Amino acid sequence: MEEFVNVSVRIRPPSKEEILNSSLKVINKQPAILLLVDKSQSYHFDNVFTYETTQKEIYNDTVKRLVQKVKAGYNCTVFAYGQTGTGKTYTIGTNPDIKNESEAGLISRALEDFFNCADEDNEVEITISFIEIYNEKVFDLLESNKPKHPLPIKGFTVQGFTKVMVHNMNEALRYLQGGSRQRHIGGTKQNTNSSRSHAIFSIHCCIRNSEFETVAKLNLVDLAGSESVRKTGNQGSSFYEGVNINKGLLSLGQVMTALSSNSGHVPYRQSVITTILQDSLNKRNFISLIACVSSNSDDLGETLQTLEFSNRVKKMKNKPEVNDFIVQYRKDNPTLFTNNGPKLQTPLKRSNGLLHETPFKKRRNVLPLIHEPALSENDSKFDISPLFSSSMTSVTSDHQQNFSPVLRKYMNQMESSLMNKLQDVITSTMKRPARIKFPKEDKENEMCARFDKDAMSDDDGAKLITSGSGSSITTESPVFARDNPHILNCSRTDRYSNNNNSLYHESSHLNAESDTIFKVPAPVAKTNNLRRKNSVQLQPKKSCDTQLDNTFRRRSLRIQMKNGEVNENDKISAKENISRRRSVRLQMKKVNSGHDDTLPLDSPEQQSKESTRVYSPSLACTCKKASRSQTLIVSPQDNLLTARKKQILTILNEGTLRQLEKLHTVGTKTAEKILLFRLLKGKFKSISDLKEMPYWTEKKYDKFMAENFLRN
Ligand SMILES: Nc1ncnc2c1ncn2[C@@H]1O[C@H](COP(=O)(O)OP(=O)(O)OP(=O)(O)O)[C@@H](O)[C@H]1O
Repeated sequence: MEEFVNVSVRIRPPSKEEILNSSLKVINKQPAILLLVDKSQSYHFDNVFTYETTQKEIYNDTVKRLVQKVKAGYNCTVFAYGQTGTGKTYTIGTNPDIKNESEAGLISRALEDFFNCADEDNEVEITISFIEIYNEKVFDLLESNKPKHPLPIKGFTVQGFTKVMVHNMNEALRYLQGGSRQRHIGGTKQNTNSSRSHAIFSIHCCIRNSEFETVAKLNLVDLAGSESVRKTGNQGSSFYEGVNINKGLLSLGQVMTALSSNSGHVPYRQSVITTILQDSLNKRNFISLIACVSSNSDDLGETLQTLEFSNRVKKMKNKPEVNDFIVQYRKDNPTLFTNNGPKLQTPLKRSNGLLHETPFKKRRNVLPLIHEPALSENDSKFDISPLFSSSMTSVTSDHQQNFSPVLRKYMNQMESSLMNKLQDVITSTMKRPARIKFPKEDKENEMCARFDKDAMSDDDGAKLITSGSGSSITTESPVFARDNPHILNCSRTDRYSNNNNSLYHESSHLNAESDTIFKVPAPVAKTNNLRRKNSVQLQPKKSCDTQLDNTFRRRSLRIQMKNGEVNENDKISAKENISRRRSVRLQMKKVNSGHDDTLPLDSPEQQSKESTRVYSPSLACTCKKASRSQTLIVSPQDNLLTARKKQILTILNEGTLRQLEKLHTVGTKTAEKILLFRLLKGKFKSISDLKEMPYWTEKKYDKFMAENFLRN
């Protein structure tokens, strides 16, 4: 079985005394078992390297296979961890003074392998970066300017460090050596050339050929050595450095513990090293740890601590993910990716010299640059099923969290760009009077449409208007109710129906040419249960006085309960306030209902006035957020069903994830699928295009049509 986390131990070359009095004993090589003699404790690792093991062998057993993984698109990280002076720098290869080629560390050997994979078919671009974390600050080791300023960190990303494109080994080694010389180094009792910082050398590799393109990176991390102040004898600034080094290593240990114990919270932010390695210290990467130890019995405490740390890392169960799922998809579907089709952009600019950029930001840019494929008419059967195939199980999972991070990023960016577009549309719509038009003569429209307040937005406000040859309705939520497709319900206003059961009666048009006066038939008696919050007040059953009295009684009771006794002044002011509010509402009601105070209640004129309801636009606009409403346009030649279909099509083509979710039978998973489908295939030409979506059965489509009232 492939190991995603590889842990090796390297024992520093011992002195003569150490050989005689070694605290470590390798009792088996394969599988590697290391015995801590004094403690009679054994540890199992993937490899144990003794002082006889050469640099090349270590590279072959640890990093060589990671280079292959990087080429395949996986991010990989190698750490050298251990006590000071145990050979971490030597192993990783950030030592600027190597004497011969056999001493070359992991970095130069990996670079060589990357360069070697360039051939006629594969174009390789190698970019390197080299940073160090000294006293919890990040410094750019490829920046030659002095004095150096610490680099800012935004989120989990270091900003503005140098990335250099290198074209051959010599060039790369020059940068490696130059950067290594710039590291903070100090002498301690244990190591005359002790690294006082954690160094991260990153090799970003982009491989491109006619079929695919992969972009991934290999981080090689030379951690500063854990040290005890007692042994190093550090004082002053060295002591302060030691404290920061140990702080970083301690938080690294905590992160590893959290990852190996599957803890919900991983404390990345506790130190700079764990913050900026957040994208490498997780379960989506291949990780290789080389624990450097000393076999000196004086160092037993540190060795034990290093072995315990390594043991924790060994428990991590990683599940690496390829950097770009599109890479695989593109490979599987070469015909779909024509020159006009989706194309991954390399994150590396083809320019010479230094690039100042943020690698992670750059990587983010890789994804949105997948353009919609230019579809010809013949391409209408665009098959995206591979995206949902078993090899991409994360895409099919229920919850977005289960998606690969790349896909999540991709979807979020897609959604936010759609949101921006939608906002523009909404803003421009707000400037025009929006409406739905219902043909006057169309008897099919002997139904009431209901604008569900839940759909699209929870804004208030809807108005009924007549315009020209038809009636118009403006609402922000033009979605039919589930319960009765034959009832038109204006969001949070009332339903209307004339005596002929016709929604709009010609005689009800006060001014057929006007957009400013709106008139609809009076409500039928069965509307009591339809009254909602914010609706225009209709026919209170009780007399106004009785209601006032009741309200006043309740209010006085509250006052009584509050104060223990009723204050007469409170009573009066409460009564005044209530009656004032009440009179405003009654006035509004009278205006709306066409009630005329000057006429007797039972007079024919009064009744005829009340048989129609007149809304002034100003009144309609007082509805909260009315100006933000959207429009469903029903042109004279359309019937309501056609308008509804057009509207749903618009939502399918332009709606955000949230808006799609609000369609009946569309949950998060389906909404995401629709978004992806739309992005890859292009806009829906008709609602029936939904049937082309993977796993959309005829039955599901029928249910969608029925529940969204798209059937006759
Ligand atoms: N396997 C090895 N073979 C030969 N020399 C070694 C080996 N390991 C370490 N050394 C030598 O030991 C010395 C200390 O090693 P190195 O600087 O790599 O330790 P370190 O763990 O990085 O220490 P620190 O954490 O203090 O930086 C160096 O001179 C290095 O050349």
